[in-house]
Formats: sequence, C-alpha cells, structure tokens
Amino acid sequence: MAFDYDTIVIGGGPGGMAVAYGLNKSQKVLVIEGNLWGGTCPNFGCDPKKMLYGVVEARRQVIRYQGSGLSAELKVDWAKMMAFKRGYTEKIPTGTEAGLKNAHIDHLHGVAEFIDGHTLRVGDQKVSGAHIVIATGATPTIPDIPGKEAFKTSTDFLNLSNLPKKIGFVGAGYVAIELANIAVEAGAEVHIFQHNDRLLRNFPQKYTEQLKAILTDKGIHFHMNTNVTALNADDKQVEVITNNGGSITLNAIFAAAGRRPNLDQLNLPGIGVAVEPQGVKVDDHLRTSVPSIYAIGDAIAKSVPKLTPVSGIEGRYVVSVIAGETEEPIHYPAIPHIVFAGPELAQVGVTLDEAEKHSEQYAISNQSVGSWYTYNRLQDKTARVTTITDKSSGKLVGAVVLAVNAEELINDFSEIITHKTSAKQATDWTPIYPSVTSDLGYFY
Ligand SMILES: Cc1cc2nc3c(=O)[nH]c(=O)nc-3n(C[C@H](O)[C@H](O)[C@H](O)COP(=O)(O)OP(=O)(O)OC[C@H]3O[C@@H](n4cnc5c(N)ncnc54)[C@H](O)[C@@H]3O)c2cc1C
Ligand SMILES: NC(=O)c1ccc[n+]([C@@H]2O[C@H](COP(=O)([O-])OP(=O)(O)OC[C@H]3O[C@@H](n4cnc5c(N)ncnc54)[C@H](O)[C@@H]3O)[C@@H](O)[C@H]2O)c1
Repeated sequence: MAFDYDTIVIGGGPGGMAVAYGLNKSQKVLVIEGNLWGGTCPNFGCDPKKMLYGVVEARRQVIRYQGSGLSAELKVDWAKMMAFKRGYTEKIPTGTEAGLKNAHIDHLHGVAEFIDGHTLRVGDQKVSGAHIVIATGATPTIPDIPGKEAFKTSTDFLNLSNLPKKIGFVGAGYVAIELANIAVEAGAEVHIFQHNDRLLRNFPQKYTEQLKAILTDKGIHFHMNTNVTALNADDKQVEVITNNGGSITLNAIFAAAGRRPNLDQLNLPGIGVAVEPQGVKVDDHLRTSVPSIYAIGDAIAKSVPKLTPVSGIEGRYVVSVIAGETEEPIHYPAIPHIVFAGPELAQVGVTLDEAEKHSEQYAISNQSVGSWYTYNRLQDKTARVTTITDKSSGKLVGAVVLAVNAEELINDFSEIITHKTSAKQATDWTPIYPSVTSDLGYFY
C-alpha cells in the first residue's frame, strides 16, 4: 500500500523535531504542529523561564556579594525583563519553521486526529504514513474546583506584561518553585498552596526542606497541607478559599499541580491505541499498541522524568528503530534533573532514599561545601553535596547538589556515572583551575 509519507510526526517540539531531522536524511517525512513551532521548551518552558531566572539570579548574586565589594541595590524591571525574554521567544516559531524549510522537511500547521493506524485528518486534509510518531507533549492540569476558570498557567506567567502584586501557585513541584522564585525576587508577594507536606517530591526531603527554608527567607509563604477548594474572582483579584476554613485575596493564582499529556484531540480510543493516566502506553521500543504508531516525550507514560533531553533521546531512538538500525530496547543514560530556584537543587542517578535503604550496597558522603573555595568565592554559604558510591566497585552512582551553580557539578557527575568512570579516570586530567570541575578530586 502506498502512503503519502514514510513517517509522519505529530508535534513540533524537541521530541518531534529530533525524529523529523533524524529521519529526513533517508525518508519522506511530514511534521504537524497545532500551536507554536518549537513546542513547549523554547516557547513557554525551559528557555524563557531560564532567561527570567538569569536576570533574578544576577540580582541575587549581587545581594550575596553585599559586604564583599558590591553594594548596589538592584530592582527587577519586569517589563524590560519580559522584553528581553520576548526578544528570544518571538523568533522561535518562525526560526523553527525556517529550519524545517531549509532542511526540506514537509510541515503542516494544524491539529492532527487519527482516522486509522496510518491516516490522519488535519483540518480538511487527509495524510497517510507508513509510520506515525506521537510527540504531542503535555499541558498544565487545572484543578477541578469551583471558580477554576480564574486559574492561570505557567504559559500565562511567562507572558505577564505586569507582575501582579500578590500571586499564588497551587502545587509545589518544579513549575511552582521555579516561577515563585522568579516572582518573589521580582518583588511580588508569593504564596504556595500544597495539598500535602512535601515539595519537589522527586528530590530528597532533607534537601527540599533546606531549599524551602531558603525560599521562606526570601519571602515565599508556604501553605502546606492545604487544599485550595474554590476560587472567587473578579477582574482585579481572586479570593482563594482553602479547606482549613481560611481564604486569602490575591491578584493572580496559577495552576502548577502537574501536567497532563496532550492526547484528547487525537482520537486514540477510536483507533485502539492504549492510554494510561500518565500518557500513551508504549513498550520498551516506544511502540504503542498499534504497530505502525510510536510515541515519545512528555506524551508517554514512563518512569524517567519528562524533560527536554529525554524527549530528544527518545526521538533519536525511534529514528534508529524506524530506520531499522537497532532492535535493542531503549536504554536511558543517567538523567540529571534540576530545579532552578536560586540556589539550584539537582540530582542524578541512584537516589538518596534508595542508597539509605540499601546501605550494604551504597556508601553515602554528605558534605556542606559552603566554606570550600568555589562556594565561598560565590558567598554560597548553604551549598551542599551528597555523593553515592557503589561499595563493591567504588564508582560514583548518584549525587545530589544544592548550590547556586549546581547545574555545572551535576553535569560532571552525570558524565562520570554515564561512562562508569573510575575515580582515577575522573580525576586523571587537568580541568581549568579554579572551577567547579577542579573540585572533582575532593569528592573521591
Ligand atoms: C514552565 C516549564 C519549564 C520547564 N523547564 C524545563 C527545564 O528547565 N528543563 C527541561 O529539561 N525541561 C523543562 N520543561 C519540560 C520541557 O518543556 C518538556 O519536557 C519538553 O518540551 C517536552 O518535549 P516534547 O517534544 O515531548 O513536547 P512539547 O515540547 O510539549 O511539544 C509537543 C508539541 O505538540 C503539539 N501538539 C499537541 N497535540 C497536537 C496535535 N493533536 N496535532 C498537532 N500538534 C500537536 C503541541 O502544540 C506542542 O508544540 C519545562 C516545562 C515547563 C512547562
Ligand atoms: N527544571 C525543570 O526541569 C522543569 C521545570 C518545570 C517543569 N518541568 C517539567 O514539567 C513537569 C510539570 O511540572 P509541575 O510543577 O506542574 O508538576 P510536578 O508534578 O513537578 O508537581 C506538581 C505538584 O502539585 C502538587 N499537587 C497536585 N495536585 C494538587 C492540588 N490539587 N493541590 C495542591 N497541590 C497539588 C503535587 O503534589 C506536586 O507537588 C515536571 O514534572 C517536569 O517534567 C521541568
């Protein structure tokens, strides 16, 4: 049977793009995008978030240096900071589309819906492919409570033209903590409502409690064990009603209670693709229950974190499966994850909980490093690093870092873990001195 395309990709985010560019060399490929070319990460996720984070962190670093040679009092100009962000994001959709044109990859703007395992409807067009890859990402979950129409999302936050005076977040995960930190540093009164007593559940509690204390010192109000039960909004303000009988009036409330896969418009039940609450069900070759259809990225149910690099790994893996280059199941390297909260909290590999449970197998080294040269230089007094080594091999298998520049050390640790580097190999070279990497030898 002849199809219009060898492979059709639904979703023009990091996952979908990895598939399109990977297969384009050998196949006729089509990418379909229903919203902004480039997807969540560069338009309303990682990249714009980190541009705002960079500005507020620069101000915070000046505060850390008070008494060490800097004394300026800096204020965040929200409108100018947003203009800086827009200078980047406004070019993303057209730039991404231009990249597809230059690479001669066919692309279609519109929302795709399955007709059968090989055919899609996009508006009034029908297109068919020998393979179809679902790379549709995820979208914020809106808590189902009376007045829920008043909820704004992370996308709205990253587009706010003015910073509201008093704002709240429902949830205490990555999105809430990162955006709350930006808002409080920029001068807002910030409230976080979390239904249990745990923030950032994917990180060790000892570290999240330390981060919570730091963020509380910055002025964030944590309302733990608190359910938001209703919202009562007018044009200017929103009354947030909670289960413990209280209420607080804010100028904006953001839903940051997780993200759900974008599957509603695909007609997956209609064509027999199995779905779980966390996303499309896939096997260890990222095949769905319909053999011609694969799924990747934030749209799938999986145990690894839903992050941009993971969507990329899965996209490149599906390329090799579809191209017939591998029959091996997908193998994930050690995947670092981080919350950019000034300081940054990052983790990779075997978790601290796991290491504590299996003390016969793992050795844990927990060090307060605030007085080390690298962290003292930055006046990062609360910096802390935990390394986890396998007792039998002596090799590093996990790490947690809380520091203003945790992204750097965690990247080093990830590389060491991924390549199963021995302590000798890890330190048998000459990094720049002084630098984060030149400290590696002290962790062994
Ligand atoms: C505020 C925020 C901050 C983040 N920060 C980080 C970070 O610092 N680091 C990190 O690694 N990750 C971060 N993430 C997560 C990261 O953005 C995602 O993991 C990543 O974008 C997933 O890529 P994807 O290709 O799977 O999906 P997406 O990037 O979501 O792309 C999917 C695309 O599919 C399109 N689509 C959906 N349904 C259809 C349809 N039926 N037809 C056609 N097109 C469709 C969507 O419009 C979208 O453009 C952040 C996310 C958010 C929200
Ligand atoms: N730095 C990063 O890499 C980064 C940044 C932002 C987002 N992300 C990605 O986006 C995903 C979504 O982030 P997120 O923060 O929305 O989700 P999350 O799953 O990290 O956190 C959701 C939080 O909301 C809480 N919650 C759920 N329902 C609630 C309710 N009704 N009331 C109060 N609290 C409630 C949960 O207990 C949890 O603490 C992340 O899992 C991650 O994959 C990554």
